[in-house]
Amino acid sequence: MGVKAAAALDEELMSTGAYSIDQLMELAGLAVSQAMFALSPPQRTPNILVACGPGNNGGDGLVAARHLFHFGYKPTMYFPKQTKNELYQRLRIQLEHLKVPFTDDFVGTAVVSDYIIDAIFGFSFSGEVREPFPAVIRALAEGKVPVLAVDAPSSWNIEDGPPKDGPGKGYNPPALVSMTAPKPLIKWFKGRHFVGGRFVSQTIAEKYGFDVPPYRGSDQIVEIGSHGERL
Ligand SMILES: NC(=O)C1=CN([C@@H]2O[C@H](COP(=O)(O)OP(=O)(O)OC[C@H]3O[C@@H](n4cnc5c(N)ncnc54)[C@H](O)[C@@H]3O)[C@@H](O)[C@H]2O)[C@H](O)CC1
Ligand SMILES: [K+]
Repeated sequence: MGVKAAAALDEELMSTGAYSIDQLMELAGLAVSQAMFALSPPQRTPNILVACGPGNNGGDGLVAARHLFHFGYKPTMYFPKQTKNELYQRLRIQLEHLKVPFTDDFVGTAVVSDYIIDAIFGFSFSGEVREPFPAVIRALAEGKVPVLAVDAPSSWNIEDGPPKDGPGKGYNPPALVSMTAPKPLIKWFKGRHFVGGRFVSQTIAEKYGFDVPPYRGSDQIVEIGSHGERL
């Protein structure tokens, strides 16, 4: 599903589909937290650094962090571009009530973390990475800590994949959770791949040309192959 289709699908879910953005983001963030749990439980990797960008991808990260806390992880937030939007304020306050720390030092916190969640940019990323994110993307590309990327490895072009130069050069995270349906960039992805966003009807999926993922039981995620194939 390309950028235009992904944006149109979101619009449709929130207009004729009668969903609010809060609902979609809650389910998206829950899926991210379940993918993290499937990769590594809190007993093994308690310290999770959640990097959140200014848009809805970042919102998925804020929601995921709250669920991770309740699962027994110790999340730390990096959320340098906080919008005044009421939804983001509420998500931030919910984390503050749980005493989840916020840091300005991404690089320093990354080296003492067990896992990083990359919720910086999703399907609306375009162009060159702007401040303050180049150093963060560079640290993701060069760091040794495993990364779970939300919907896209941040700095990748949604259609054309990894950047050939700039801070994201060489960034290919070991895990990705695609939201609703994988984007074209998965052609270049090599790691473990989950799909989440369990709110799409058969009718909508058919309209946008993908299959509803084969979710099992109460799972909000299903693991698929790196390039979207069924395992
Ligand atoms: N249907 C679903 O599956 C849902 C997915 N969700 C998530 O929402 C994102 C898409 O969110 P959107 O707000 O459209 O955009 P992004 O978060 O990707 O980014 C926009 C944000 O980033 C800034 N920006 C863009 N390019 C750059 C750049 N080069 N440098 C710096 N900053 C940049 C831009 O200004 C905006 O502020 C999707 O991927 C899913 O993760 C929803 O949560 C629910 C439904
Ligand atoms: K991302």
